[in-house]
Amino acid sequence: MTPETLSEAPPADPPVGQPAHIGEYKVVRKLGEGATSEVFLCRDEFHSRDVAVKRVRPSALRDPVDGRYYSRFFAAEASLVGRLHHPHVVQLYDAVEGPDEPYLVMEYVEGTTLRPFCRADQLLPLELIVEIGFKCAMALGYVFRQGLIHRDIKPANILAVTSAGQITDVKLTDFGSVLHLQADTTQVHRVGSLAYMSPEQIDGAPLSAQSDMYALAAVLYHLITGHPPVEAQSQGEMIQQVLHGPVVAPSERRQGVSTAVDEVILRALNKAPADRYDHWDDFAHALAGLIASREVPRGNLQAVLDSERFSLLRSVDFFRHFDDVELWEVVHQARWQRYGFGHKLMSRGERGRDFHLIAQGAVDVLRDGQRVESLGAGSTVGEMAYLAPSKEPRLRTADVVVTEPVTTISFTPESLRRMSLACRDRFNEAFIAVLVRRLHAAHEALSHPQRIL
Ligand SMILES: Nc1ncnc2c1ncn2[C@@H]1O[C@H](COP(=O)(O)OP(=O)(O)OP(=O)(O)O)[C@@H](O)[C@H]1O
Repeated sequence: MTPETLSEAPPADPPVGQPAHIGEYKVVRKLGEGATSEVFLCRDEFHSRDVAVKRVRPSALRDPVDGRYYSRFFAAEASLVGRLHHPHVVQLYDAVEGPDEPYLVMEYVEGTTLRPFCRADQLLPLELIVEIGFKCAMALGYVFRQGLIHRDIKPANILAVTSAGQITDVKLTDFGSVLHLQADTTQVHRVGSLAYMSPEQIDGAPLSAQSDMYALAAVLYHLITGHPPVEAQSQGEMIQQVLHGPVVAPSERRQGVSTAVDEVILRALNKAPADRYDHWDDFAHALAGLIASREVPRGNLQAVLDSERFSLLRSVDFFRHFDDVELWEVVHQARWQRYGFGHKLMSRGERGRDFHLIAQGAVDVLRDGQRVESLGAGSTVGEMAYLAPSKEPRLRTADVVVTEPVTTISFTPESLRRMSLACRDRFNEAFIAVLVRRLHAAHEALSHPQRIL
């Protein structure tokens, strides 16, 4: 991370060569540059948000040899504007094709790329790398389901969101080399970076989900060990290495890496696509499994990792109909808490507006000291605050006491309102299912009173 990318104060006058505006966007400062383009932090006054604007250098477009490729890269990315909505994919807001300086407007990610963390002296903790792998695998699974292959997964194309110097999230970017599986009849060869490129991509053979999978595994390998999986002195030798060379197990290059980690990474790095994971979900779950089974040390990251939260929610019936993107929204919006045996989650007569979902463990619902219900994983408590909202916090009508250590996720009516409409629809559907079950149980209890004894 360069100090420049994290500096808050905008300069008084734009530095020489830095534009004051790009289109309608006011330039705050330059964020970085690639081979063909410059990226600026800009202000989108209309939407009151910061954006990153990537402007292709006119000289690149005029390049007599590669200029038409650069135009194609821009067009490829522009074709995705508004198409990809995933928390771990940088969102493309707009593409403006001016006569000489086309630019892309995208979500601004405060942080850095993963490139600095490939250096042997700046390696990240293992659990964070596996967590990054999990998020990227889920995101690339989403991209693949949209009929796309990224084709240029490399550390420089994964942005790390940082907060107080710590990586808190990751987002895939730079879809300039994207392949549309349904539409592209010809493939532009030689796109991608050799160190991370799959053998079939180097060979010009047909690509599949397994090609990006190889590239992601190569990135993870680099992050774990400080070396790409294959290295060579010349481009020709590099190609031979990618196609036929052996890969040293990560555990031989970094202390503390278990053979279980080796297995997952090396499987995704197999030369033949058929020997890698069959589906993105399989790769993602193998990575999450390393954390769940404590195959990677927890180090300093004591908090529950997002991948664990995601996997936990996936196992809860309440979220059965939520797709991955909606589930990530829940991971990020909910307040996660753990309580031990005997903790009073709610007290009768107390005022409260939030509702809880039991993700793990069990609670008893008590009225006048009498247990009226035992609730386990997937149950909701206090949801009337959301279903029948009022300005005043509601009075709780029962006590809720923990009987088996619980993980709860809770929401306020406001946090639910901040979610996308699609996500709120899913909540409403899930609540209807809960209410129907409760009505049915109440009906049964009324018709057969002895059953509740
Ligand atoms: N959405 C964004 N938010 C914040 N910073 C960004 C964003 N996109 C790019 N950057 C910064 O701008 C730099 C240049 O990005 P760009 O995608 O042009 O470069 P690259 O991938 O390194 O190069 P190339 O275009 O040669 O592949 C990045 O390294 C990153 O620091």
